[in-house]
Amino acid sequence: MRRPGPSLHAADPEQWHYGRNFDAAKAIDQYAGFASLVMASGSTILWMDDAGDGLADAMFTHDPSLVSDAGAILLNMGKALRRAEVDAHERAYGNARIPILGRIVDPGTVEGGDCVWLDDKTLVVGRGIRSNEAGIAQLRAMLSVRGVEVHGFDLPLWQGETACLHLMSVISPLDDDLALVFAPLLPAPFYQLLKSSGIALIEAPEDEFRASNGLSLNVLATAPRDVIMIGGFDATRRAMEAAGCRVSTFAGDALCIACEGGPTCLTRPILRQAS
Ligand SMILES: NC(=O)NCCC[C@H](N)C(=O)O
Repeated sequence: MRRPGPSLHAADPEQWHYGRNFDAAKAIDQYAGFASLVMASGSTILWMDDAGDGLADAMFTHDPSLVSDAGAILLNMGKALRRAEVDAHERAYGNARIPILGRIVDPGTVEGGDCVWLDDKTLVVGRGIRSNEAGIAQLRAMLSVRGVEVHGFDLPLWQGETACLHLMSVISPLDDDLALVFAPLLPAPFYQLLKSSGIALIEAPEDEFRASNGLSLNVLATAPRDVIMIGGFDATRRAMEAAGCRVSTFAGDALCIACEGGPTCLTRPILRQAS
């Protein structure tokens, strides 16, 4: 995880496509609330520093890399302003002695927010503005020799090419057999794959999804059915509780809704331990 600091303070909201509620000081405060929930979950956190490199989006550590059983994969960002984040991830993995399996290179682009592990042998990637076919083909070449099937599914354009729509904007896995989805924006073949894989789907209430710019659905599972979401979206919360989830919330209007990324985007999971 990377705690936001001077780079977020220096961010020009127009350049970064941050919304009306953007307020760096408030976002940094809200991040502390989020981080304390992740710490309370018992997760071990590897911290990266914002020492003023100007990379305001780098707090969204989900995106510049991906982790597989064979090592970390350094990705190649589709959003030009975020390209330099990948080298910082490479250094972080090196410091933690985590092996690196490979790197996505031009003309291929893949962002972590477009990648969803359905199980340990199936990776689904959303093909859209941020991740392209060349990048997905590179991922497939890296992973197929390790017995992993990589599926690429087209994403809709939704709010246009300057906005952030990842595959993880329309699905949050909550457990091996449970996910929260916004079905109207899911690639139809992905919806069918989820159903045929026996994954139960909770439909995110549409009014909250739209009011939150999609962030009501961005829910981080720190353990099976143990989840963290942005506060204020009670119908979504109740739908997850009805499916047996324990839900914690934090205030995220300035941090998440304004900067277009929620709790899943603010973390890059490295290792999940079997309970
Ligand atoms: N995985 C995610 O959906 N990440 C959110 C990234 C938000 C960031 N402002 C971006 O546009 O890339």
